[in-house]
Amino acid sequence: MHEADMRTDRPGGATRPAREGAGGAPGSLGHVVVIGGGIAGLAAAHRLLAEGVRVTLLEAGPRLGGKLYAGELAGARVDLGAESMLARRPEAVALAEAVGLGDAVQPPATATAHLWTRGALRPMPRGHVMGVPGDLGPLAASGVLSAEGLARIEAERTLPPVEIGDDVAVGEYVAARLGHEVVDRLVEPLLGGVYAGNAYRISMRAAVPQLFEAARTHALLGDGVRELQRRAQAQPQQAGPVFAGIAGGIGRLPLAVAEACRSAGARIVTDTPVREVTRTADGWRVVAGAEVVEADGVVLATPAGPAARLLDRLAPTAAAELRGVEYASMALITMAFRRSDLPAAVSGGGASGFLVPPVDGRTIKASTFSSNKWAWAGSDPELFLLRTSVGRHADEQDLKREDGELVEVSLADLGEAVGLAARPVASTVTRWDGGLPQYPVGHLGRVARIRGAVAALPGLAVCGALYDGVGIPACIASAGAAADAVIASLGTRSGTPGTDH
Ligand SMILES: Cc1c2[nH]c(c1CCC(=O)O)Cc1[nH]c(c(CCC(=O)O)c1C)Cc1[nH]c(c(CCC(=O)O)c1C)Cc1[nH]c(c(C)c1CCC(=O)O)C2
Repeated sequence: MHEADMRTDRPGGATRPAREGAGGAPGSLGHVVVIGGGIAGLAAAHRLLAEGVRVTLLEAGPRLGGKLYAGELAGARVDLGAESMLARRPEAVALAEAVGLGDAVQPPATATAHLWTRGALRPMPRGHVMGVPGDLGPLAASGVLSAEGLARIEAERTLPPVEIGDDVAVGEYVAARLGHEVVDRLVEPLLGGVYAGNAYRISMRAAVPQLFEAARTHALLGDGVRELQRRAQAQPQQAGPVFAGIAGGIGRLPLAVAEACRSAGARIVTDTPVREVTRTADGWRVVAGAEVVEADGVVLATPAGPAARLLDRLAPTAAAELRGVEYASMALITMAFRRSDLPAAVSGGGASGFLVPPVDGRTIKASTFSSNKWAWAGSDPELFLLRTSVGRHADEQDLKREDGELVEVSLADLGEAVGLAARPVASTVTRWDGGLPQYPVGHLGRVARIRGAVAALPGLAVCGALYDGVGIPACIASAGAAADAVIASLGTRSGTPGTDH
């Protein structure tokens, strides 16, 4: 173990001993540097500490939390980044509970999403898998598709089956089977509401694996979707809502995880970009400005760009693959209104928000009515918070606009969509440049090659949104796996204390 690292006390407090974990005495397994202070890096640190590993976390920027960012507008708390997390997977809710936010976890007050398309706000039809319909009844009733679009879906029966191959773009395959309209008006906006990406590029296998499987095993895609729906219905009702929020903002989660990590003895520093990671005779050296930290392991929890730079010499194959990962940029325009100024279509409480098919040529791609969607954001009887989003992968022209202009185009679109005519009492624009990694066709192969190259470096592991899913639970799961891989390598090193349990 290295004692030569530059451990310093937490600001304003005495060093507390690391929590006694499954690994035995605090730090007995060794010392690991986590690079990146987004939710993945923080979750990795949390897991390492629980196992008795000593942790230093280095974040390049001034703020912890990455895409999870709690802010304030007109005196109200509001999320300026991710504002929801999947609750059907256990990882995010479990982490929130572990760091003392269990009581703050709450389901959406309304989850009734809409589509603004073909000149009207229409409720999202039920009975689809990521926009691919099994049942045409609700889709027809929603008015989202034209009569021709509906007829084209039914015409799949007349098409010969096609081989799906190793992977295919969701939009390409669905359009070939069911026509372009269902892709452009349903699949595209829904995928945009997850990846801010383009349906004609996104990998079906990586982004909608259940649909890929259904398509692979059925001559007709429609039959595959209906089979998926039958199976879902036959399963015992999964308890609880699909999504969850946190009172005060999802942005509280990374800050609470950081606090828990500090309490367990972690050293967490911001404004400290890592320049270099090198192997030493018996471990790792991490160089960040004046900081030189010796460690027994490293978890790399950064986006692809910084990860590629740090892996250039260590794992050139991984670095080259990482350089190929593309990101979508977007801006979130968050606005506070006087509730009484708003039309019932907004303040009536019935809608969580809406998505906008890019094919309709509007500027905004989505709007979330935060004060409807979350009880915690809707408790003020006078104030109403909502946001719009602008920009998606390879469609970033509108992001060149100034903040004030983004507010104006948002208001113009909201005026047409829901008859909103009020001016906001406050607004803020949050730019997420390179915010969301894209999962194009071949993504799974790329990730496998990165992981393969990294696996040749015991003690080093990677995690984050670019690998196994862009959602919060997926990031936490990848962090857990990275932490476990590093812990396993610490346990197998000869002469390492802590291998005897
Ligand atoms: C990363 C992510 C997002 N959204 C989601 C994830 C992954 C979560 C996970 O797997 O853990 C989850 C999501 N969001 C949406 C779906 C589809 C749901 C369905 O099948 O009906 C799913 C599965 C629609 C949506 N997604 C969104 C809406 C509009 C707001 C609303 O009505 O709630 C809908 C219907 C909003 C959204 N959500 C997201 C973006 C980029 C946007 C647009 C901009 C913004 O407002 O932030 C990101």
